[in-house]
Amino acid sequence: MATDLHRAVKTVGLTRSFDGRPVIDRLDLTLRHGEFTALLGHSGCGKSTLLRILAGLDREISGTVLVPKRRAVAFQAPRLMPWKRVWRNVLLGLPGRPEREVAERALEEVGLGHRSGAWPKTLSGGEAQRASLARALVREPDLLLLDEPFGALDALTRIKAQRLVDEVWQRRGCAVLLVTHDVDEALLLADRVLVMRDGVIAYDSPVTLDRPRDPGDRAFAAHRSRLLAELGVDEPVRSAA
Ligand SMILES: Nc1ncnc2c1ncn2[C@@H]1O[C@H](COP(=O)(O)OP(=O)(O)OP(=O)(O)O)[C@@H](O)[C@H]1O
Repeated sequence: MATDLHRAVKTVGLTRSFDGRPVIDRLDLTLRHGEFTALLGHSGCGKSTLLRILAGLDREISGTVLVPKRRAVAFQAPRLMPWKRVWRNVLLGLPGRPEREVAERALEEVGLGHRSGAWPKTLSGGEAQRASLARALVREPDLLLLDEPFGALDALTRIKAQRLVDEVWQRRGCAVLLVTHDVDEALLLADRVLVMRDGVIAYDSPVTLDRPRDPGDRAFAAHRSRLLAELGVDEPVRSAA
């Protein structure tokens, strides 16, 4: 971890091009320790590319990227190895020879302790996603990168998964960067929302709503309107009845 105690991530002039076209174009970004940040933006604007760079999965960049050593990523698809039991999936890639108990503690944290010995194909979509989160948490991350982790879940499972991420974040106090297309999800969970456009962070705003948050209240609606306007999306007309 770098010397600055107040930030978990810093990029300066970060650029990533594909076929000569910059998708990320001299992007400057600082994320503070323990901050929950949501990243939005139109499809193809470079959100996943940025996340992959911060995760260390893409190094074809120019500019500066400072990130904590302890970082972990979970994707929309849980990416579990079908030939390994759940607990072995959780430990995958960890250095040393960690005990099953280490995996089980992380699985318990996400409410999946009872499925530790199961095969991935026997898990529901929500369970597989929680296993994927356990695999991230077992790394004790200072920075947790989440790329649309709830995107493929049904509405009810999604609400439960959002609550779980909220609890984990509150308990662990790690910085979280969540990529999402869902404005309400961003405003439910995050301290800060970013919108990416033309390769840079075009909008950066704190979310000044008390927790727990209620999508039905007026302050939430005001935040939603601002963010939708920033994204260039018209709000649905709400009936007064
Ligand atoms: N490996 C690659 N080779 C070529 N082009 C790529 C590659 N990865 C991403 N791109 C391009 O970079 C741009 C940004 O992609 P990225 O996946 O980061 O967008 P995104 O904002 O995450 O999109 P979505 O919201 O649809 O997931 C897109 O135009 C995409 O086609």
